[in-house]
Amino acid sequence: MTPSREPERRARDVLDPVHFDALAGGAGSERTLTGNEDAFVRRRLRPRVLRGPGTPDLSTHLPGARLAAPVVVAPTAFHRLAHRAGEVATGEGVAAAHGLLTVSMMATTAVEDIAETGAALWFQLYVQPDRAFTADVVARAEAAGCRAIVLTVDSPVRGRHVRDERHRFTDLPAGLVCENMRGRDGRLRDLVVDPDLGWDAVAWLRGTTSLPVLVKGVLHPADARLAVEHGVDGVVVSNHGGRQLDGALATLDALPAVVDAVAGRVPVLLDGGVRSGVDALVALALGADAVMVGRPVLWGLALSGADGVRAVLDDLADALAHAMALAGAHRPADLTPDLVVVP
Ligand SMILES: Cc1cc2nc3c(=O)[nH]c(=O)nc-3n(C[C@H](O)[C@H](O)[C@H](O)COP(=O)(O)O)c2cc1C
Ligand SMILES: CC(C)CC(=O)C(=O)O
Repeated sequence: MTPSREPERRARDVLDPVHFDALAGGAGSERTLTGNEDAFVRRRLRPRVLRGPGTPDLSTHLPGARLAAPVVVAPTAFHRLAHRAGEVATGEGVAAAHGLLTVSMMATTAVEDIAETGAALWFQLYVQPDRAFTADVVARAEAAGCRAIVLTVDSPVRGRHVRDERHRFTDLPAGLVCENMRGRDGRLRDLVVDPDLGWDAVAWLRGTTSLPVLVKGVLHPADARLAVEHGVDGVVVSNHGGRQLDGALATLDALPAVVDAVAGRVPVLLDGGVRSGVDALVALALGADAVMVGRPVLWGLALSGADGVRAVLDDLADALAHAMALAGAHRPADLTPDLVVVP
């Protein structure tokens, strides 16, 4: 097991095996899940020398947020499966690390309560066929202080999570509910992933909120181009951590074509398989403006609550700064594709 798998192994030891699998698992044969990490392992760095890199400056500007490092917490559902304090602990850890947390629409804590932690927030949205309800959710997120909406576009249907099927895991344990799915009437809605969703959803969302809108789950450069044409404020290259289309390209392999298509018009983020500072450096060098991390944050949360989340984010930023210095880069903008090779 590589060192980067160690937090996952330790989280497995402390979690109910069914809940661990619900968080760790991917779709189908999990080839995309493992492919995301493998794509980083295949890359090698070709550092520059004698550039006087100085102390790295990782500061990064993203829609609605100025960050000390180009690392964002990806939206992941169900944090109370990982730790009893759930998303509140995550928010506290993110706030302590001066990071940015993307709250999942399927969080097990209300967005208003997560906002109380003082963490900078984005809000992830699945547009529901009930547009009035969806607009209410967006309004709640905006009122709670979220600084952007991250529209997930890779889920016209749900991925088949084989580990959940094996465990017959279909419902959250008693007492855990997705509080952001509660309407004004107090009634909880089930999530609908909408197979009819099209690009008009972006225009609709734009008409509902003044917040920046990013789309998450783009792999094809033609979709990246369409996203920019539809006025989005950012594109997240993602295959949902290998939980949707099994067999989808590793995000790192998809990144360069998306970066070319976007051509600097809006920020491009990448998630999937980022496990170390070197991984983050590779993604930035291949054109990402920031990376998102999903499971590593869940493992930090499972092991040590808010402190664990903070440690994951601080360690990643420190390791990225260290790797940048060794590669001869002062700022993320100094990281260019020529630094990365597949030997
Ligand atoms: C347990 C779990 C729950 C997730 N829930 C959501 C979600 O609610 N909305 C969403 O857009 N993506 C969700 N994702 C995908 C993540 O946002 C992200 O794309 C992925 O985890 C990144 O890969 P990584 O875990 O390898 O870092 C989830 C991923 C996991 C592992
Ligand atoms: C409830 C799910 C749709 C949340 C999700 O996106 C996931 O588990 O990957």
